[in-house]
Amino acid sequence: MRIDVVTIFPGYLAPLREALLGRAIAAGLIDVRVHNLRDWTRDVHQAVDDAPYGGGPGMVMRPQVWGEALDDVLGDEPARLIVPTPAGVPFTQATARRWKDEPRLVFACGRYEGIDQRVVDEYASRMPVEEVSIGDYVLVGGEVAVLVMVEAVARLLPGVLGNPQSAEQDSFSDGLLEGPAYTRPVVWRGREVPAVLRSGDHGAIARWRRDRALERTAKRRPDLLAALPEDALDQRDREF
Ligand SMILES: O=C(OCc1ccccc1)c1cn[nH]c1
Repeated sequence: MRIDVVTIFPGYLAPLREALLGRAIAAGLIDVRVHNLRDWTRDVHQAVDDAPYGGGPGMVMRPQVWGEALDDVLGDEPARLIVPTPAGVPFTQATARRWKDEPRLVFACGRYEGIDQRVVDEYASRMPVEEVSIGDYVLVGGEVAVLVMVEAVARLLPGVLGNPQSAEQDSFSDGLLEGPAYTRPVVWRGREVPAVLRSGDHGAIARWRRDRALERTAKRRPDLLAALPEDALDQRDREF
């Protein structure tokens, strides 16, 4: 997979070069290129924003600069353009699973009040464009959202994670939150690991884990429980 990121703060994407992701990039599993939007400005002040039509607070990112940058970065290689914004469609594990087979993702990082809408409209006429939110809060720019999304997608790519099993069994893969996890020592500050986990009874362990996942999901994310398909919960599950 090739990933391009266009931003006025390229340094914000440095963490992509670290650790697991850094190794995947070094191994050529992912080709990540970060571009500075200001390289496509023509004025001495390298202006990328201007006052909003219709008034109101803040500034809007100018369409011309984005158009020149995206035309250049996109070239002729087809891609999916992703624009992080609080006003976007929620990014979920399902989104990450959908994107993991894409040959190329291009991320446009907005700042200020966002990017002139005509940029999205223009590129949506010739390629898939998604305005996506990573959560209901407002960041200063899209860069952190890109770090989140790139990590969520990259970890699903073959070879990126040491243990592919964990990608499949992580939270949300069965629609429930992950339950509690434990490791050595068996007693820590007087707190003991639940005995069932050390029983060797794999049926009981699986049942206990599902019960904890149901309990946690019912308590923290009743919306996920409600969204489960009809046949996902058996009679016993419904006790939570
Ligand atoms: O703040 C975000 O993106 C940066 C951004 C983009 C456009 C205008 C303002 C801020 C964001 C929050 N959830 N998902 C994305």
